[in-house]
Amino acid sequence: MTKLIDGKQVAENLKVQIASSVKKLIALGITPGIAVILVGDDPASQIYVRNKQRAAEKLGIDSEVITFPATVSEEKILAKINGLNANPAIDAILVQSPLPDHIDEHHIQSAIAPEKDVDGFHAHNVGALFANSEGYYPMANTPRGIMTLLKEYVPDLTGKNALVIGRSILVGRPMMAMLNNANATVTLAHRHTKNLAQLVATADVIIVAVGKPHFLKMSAAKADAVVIDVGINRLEDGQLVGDVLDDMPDSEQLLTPVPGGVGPMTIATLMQTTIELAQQHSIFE
Ligand SMILES: Nc1nc2c(c(=O)[nH]1)N[C@@H](CN(C=O)c1ccc(C(=O)N[C@@H](CCC(=O)O)C(=O)O)cc1)CN2
Repeated sequence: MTKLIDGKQVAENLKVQIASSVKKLIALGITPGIAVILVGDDPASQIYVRNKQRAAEKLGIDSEVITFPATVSEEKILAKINGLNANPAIDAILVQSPLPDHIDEHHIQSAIAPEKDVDGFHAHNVGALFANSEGYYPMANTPRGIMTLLKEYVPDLTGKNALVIGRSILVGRPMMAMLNNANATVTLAHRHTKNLAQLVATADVIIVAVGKPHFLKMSAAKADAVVIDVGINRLEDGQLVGDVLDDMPDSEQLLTPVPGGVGPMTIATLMQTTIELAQQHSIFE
């Protein structure tokens, strides 16, 4: 098998550091708190939210899950967010994506106070990321978790050719900015990209976030490529597969597995961002 990048282990190491930071905060009388809003009954979202709550509990972070039926009005969600914005016990607010079609996701994300925007989706925080601003601001947790993973395996990204496939707000766009801020030469590919095979063949690092099972074959990438698979696709037989097919046994390439790669890093990084927001609030209280 291609060498696997152990996201589970890196996430566990990160959680040990987070637990120690939480202890220090609690000793100062500060208990970090996260509120997660879940709308509707999407089974995958329910699992992810439960996993977030469990991770928070284990680390000593207070968590509150607010559930709404799929038919809820935008106004009701906005009213809840306003309440959480004003609640000093809550450091971090997250609205689980995707939302039902009648809810404007951008409208909802924009209502979260930028200093409690644990997903880093608010335009204020997106702008800071794209400007590579100094000072603290929260960033999207999946790409940030990928940056933490990459640090373990590619400590210096300077001048590396990085290819990001998929331009979602959740992954592709912030990933492009983070890699750019780390001095990689970044290409953002999407459904209209014409020369994808050529871009894949020359990339040192490839991030695949398209949501299509086995979209990319490892044999299409360089012999020493590092490939990050963000896809989580459940096949009809129940099998969970990523966006990447590992058809290169014995190669020197590196690949994140699915499950056990990017997913655990997303949750651990969410906890990391939560305690950073609590630290920020304690400084500026
Ligand atoms: N508001 C947000 N919504 C969503 C985000 C997000 O970052 N913010 N990301 C995804 C879902 N997600 C977290 O919310 C997430 C997805 C997957 C995993 C994970 O640990 N996956 C496991 C496999 C789990 C399984 O069996 O299904 C793995 O890859 O090992 C964690 C978090 C969309 N929504």
